[in-house]
Amino acid sequence: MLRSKNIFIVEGDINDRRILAKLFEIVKFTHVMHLAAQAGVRYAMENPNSYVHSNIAGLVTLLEQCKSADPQPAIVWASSSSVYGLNDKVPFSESDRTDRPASLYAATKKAGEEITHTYNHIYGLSITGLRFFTVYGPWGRPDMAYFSFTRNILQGKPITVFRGKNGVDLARDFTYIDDIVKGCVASLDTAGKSTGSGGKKKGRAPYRIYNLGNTSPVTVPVLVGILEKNLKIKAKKNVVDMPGNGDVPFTHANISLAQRELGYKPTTDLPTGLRKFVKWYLSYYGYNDGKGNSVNS
Ligand SMILES: NC(=O)c1ccc[n+]([C@@H]2O[C@H](COP(=O)([O-])OP(=O)(O)OC[C@H]3O[C@@H](n4cnc5c(N)ncnc54)[C@H](O)[C@@H]3O)[C@@H](O)[C@H]2O)c1
Ligand SMILES: O=C(O)[C@H]1O[C@H](OP(=O)(O)OP(=O)(O)OC[C@H]2O[C@@H](n3ccc(=O)[nH]c3=O)[C@H](O)[C@@H]2O)[C@H](O)[C@@H](O)[C@H]1O
Repeated sequence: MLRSKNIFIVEGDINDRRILAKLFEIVKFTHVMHLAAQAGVRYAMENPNSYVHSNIAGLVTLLEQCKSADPQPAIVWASSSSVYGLNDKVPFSESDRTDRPASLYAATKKAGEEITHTYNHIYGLSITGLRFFTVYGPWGRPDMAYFSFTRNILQGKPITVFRGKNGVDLARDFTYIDDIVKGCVASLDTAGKSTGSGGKKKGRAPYRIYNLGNTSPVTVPVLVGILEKNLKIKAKKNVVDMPGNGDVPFTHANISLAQRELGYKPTTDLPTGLRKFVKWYLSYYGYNDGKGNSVNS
């Protein structure tokens, strides 16, 4: 079905130079949208090397391939709101400090921003880094809070809600997937060309960084309340102090740069987006009938 739409899937590790070389030999890519990464803030404490493998070594392998391709593609890639780390100036703007990461995940994304800058500077690659803010929606990541909370609430299992310093609720600028996709497509459409390196260099290639957020942070307890309403089930909540696991107290995007240069304008608020997510979840996984049985709806 995908093939009839000219979509081809090749599975492999971005560290595999042979696969990348073969792909670039077959197709003259004009644009590369690079989303592959080891994601997740807290898992970095369990498996740090997987972050170095995918987010640093894998990124460099991909850039090496792109730099020597003819034509050189423009690259749009996923950085992360986590690069703002301990920044407490709100809302977070692209010009704010990003040199105080709170997790290894954030540090590898920040490293990615520096590494892509080098490839832009030396090899004239057109680079756009997108700082996504806590993306949610259908087909999302099962390890993320909104997703695992939904699963646990439906199964009658407790959920753990982290609480910040002095009992302050944690908050995130949750951003719906369709809005993120529009920001990605707009970034590809406006990427500008790579310009090559050395004697072949034809002027400076663009190097851009944009926040893609929702500009409207919501606390985690409010997120839980919206899920409870949609699922019509009261959650069993364990509220605990935020462990020192890489989490930051809040995120809040200033999106005026993306608005101006990409025409980015998020249109889905959290209640609407979570309603769509829960509808998808129930149709995909079915629901629990209260006797421990999963029923497909
Ligand atoms: N979901 C969010 O809230 C969020 C927020 C900020 C940034 N991001 C970034 O957006 C991108 C997509 O995130 P997602 O939430 O869809 O995560 P995801 O885990 O669903 O998708 C990442 C994909 O990359 C693949 N991958 C990992 N290492 C690889 C490697 N070495 N070679 C090939 N493939 C590899 C994984 O198998 C996975 O399919 C990631 O770069 C992530 O860091 C996500
Ligand atoms: O924007 C990003 O750059 C990042 O977004 C996402 O990270 P986070 O914002 O941490 O999302 P997520 O895990 O859903 O936790 C949401 C909230 O629930 C709290 N949380 C979490 C788990 C839990 O059991 N309890 C809890 O209270 C938790 O403390 C937090 O306050 C991506 O996963 C990550 O890949 C990265 O790219």
